[in-house]
Amino acid sequence: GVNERTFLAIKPDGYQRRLVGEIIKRFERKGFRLVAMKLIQASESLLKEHYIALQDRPFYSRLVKYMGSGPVIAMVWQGLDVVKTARTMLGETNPADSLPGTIRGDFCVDVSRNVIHGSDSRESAQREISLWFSPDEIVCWQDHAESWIYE
Ligand SMILES: Nc1ncnc2c1ncn2[C@@H]1O[C@H](COP(=O)(O)OP(=O)(O)OP(=O)(O)O)[C@@H](O)[C@H]1O
Repeated sequence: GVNERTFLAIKPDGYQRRLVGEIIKRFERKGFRLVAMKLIQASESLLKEHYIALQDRPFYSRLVKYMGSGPVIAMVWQGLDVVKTARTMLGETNPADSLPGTIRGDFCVDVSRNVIHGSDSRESAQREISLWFSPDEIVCWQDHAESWIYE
């Protein structure tokens, strides 16, 4: 429904490359709403937990190190089918497979420097939101544009 939520994180490369405004702009213009956001240098323990499903992959420790190497913008976005639509807007995991018009298709070339993370399912979104945010950090606000975005 329209209250679906996803977790997005602009990775340290996206932050260093000044892509924060560009990325937020895309989700705002789409019509999704931002309900939580923070600038955070993530701890190793948080990142290991975040990427627990990849712990047996050869790139796992490099991934955790890269994600902790600088500030990350952690966000929760809300809207109709936001989990799936955000993944479409991100592009494929490997930027080489991402179409122009997607974030990864437009702004990066290397799978291990792919600018942004997005939850891959509603279940992952719930897990990741509660991992990165406490409930009081999620802001419930009245959306005055809602009747112009949804019938
Ligand atoms: N072969 C690889 N080499 C280096 N890093 C990789 C590789 N495959 C994936 N990664 C990194 O691990 C992250 C998580 O991989 P996963 O397979 O879960 O892709 P994803 O769900 O598209 O990415 P994310 O979880 O960041 O949105 C990727 O975004 C990328 O940064």
